[in-house]
Amino acid sequence: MAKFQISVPASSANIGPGFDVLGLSLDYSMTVDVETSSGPGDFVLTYEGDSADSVSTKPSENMVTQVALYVLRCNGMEDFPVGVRAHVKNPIPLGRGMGSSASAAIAGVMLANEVAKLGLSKDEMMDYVLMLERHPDNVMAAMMGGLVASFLRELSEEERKAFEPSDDDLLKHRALTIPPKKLASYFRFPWNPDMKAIVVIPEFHLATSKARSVLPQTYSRADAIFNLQRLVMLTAAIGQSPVQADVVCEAMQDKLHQPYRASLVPGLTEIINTLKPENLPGVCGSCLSGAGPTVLALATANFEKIAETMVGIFKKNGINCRYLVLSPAFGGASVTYSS
Ligand SMILES: Nc1ncnc2c1ncn2[C@@H]1O[C@H](COP(=O)(O)OP(=O)(O)OP(=O)(O)O)[C@@H](O)[C@H]1O
Ligand SMILES: N[C@@H](CCO)C(=O)O
Repeated sequence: MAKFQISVPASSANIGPGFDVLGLSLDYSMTVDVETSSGPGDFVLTYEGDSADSVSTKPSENMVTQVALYVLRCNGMEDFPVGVRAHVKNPIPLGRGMGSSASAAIAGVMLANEVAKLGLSKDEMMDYVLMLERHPDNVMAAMMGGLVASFLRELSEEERKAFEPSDDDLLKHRALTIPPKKLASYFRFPWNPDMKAIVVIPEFHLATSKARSVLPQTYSRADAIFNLQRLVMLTAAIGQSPVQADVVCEAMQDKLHQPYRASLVPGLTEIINTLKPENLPGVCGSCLSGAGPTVLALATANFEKIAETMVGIFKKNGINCRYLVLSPAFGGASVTYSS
């Protein structure tokens, strides 16, 4: 018998120009308290937190347990090898751009790793996670912690086939697909210790699939260069102390996803245009958080005033929100044993 807690932070992807590249883990975590029996038994799942009325607690339907079952299957097990009681506490809002699905996928892989004693490292667990979240930005930040950039390596023809099944194939239809190895590389950037993330969370949902469906297939050279220039500047400027707020603010501009998603998030453009250091001291820029609708601002002071300004702009657009002032979760995802 063992007792342990899995903790996985929320995350904000993109941070402006880093579309599908950059992610920031946030100290706002989902936890799974697990108790295993010494022999085979049932899996009992309970859930509290965001969307508790719609999240299934049937192990065959819940994303955390579906992911765990997928990992077990890849390692020769059709079911959990021991009895499990697991309680999920999840404050991360679902479908709002704070990486809820990334956290759930990581929690599922960690659950399988611990219960079946697979002994996988974080890097090895990421291969399974990436089969479910194909863009590495949220998942890499949530797993490793901090401000993280990552990319997937080029795949061989054979590996590409292994990467083809959708998450529905893997989770609902239980396709046995072992992930290619060492799929992603990552790098963590320095972070100015005074810098905090203000996340303003609208009360409506926006599925990532919908927010991706409005994006174009191709981009102009000018727009690609615009983002490349800002992305490199942003990753260097964000860790400086004292911070050059005007440089970070300009470096958070984007032409690859935000202009196309603005119509799905009324108020986004006005927030980005208003949150400039010359208008609001302390602010270092703002962006859509992940696929939205949450909007994130970076700031080193005046957090409440900046948050209220963002909430006010959303309100003018008929959208109610709440806000949080968060620091990065530098440690990323973790497992702690209590006995
Ligand atoms: N803790 C959880 N338990 C079960 N299912 C979850 C959990 N968290 C997320 N999900 C599933 O993930 C879906 C949300 O994923 P989606 O990618 O649309 O949004 P997000 O991950 O919150 O946002 P983003 O990727 O933009 O940061 C939910 O509708 C639900 O199916
Ligand atoms: N990079 C992703 C993050 C959301 O999962 C997007 O913006 O679509």
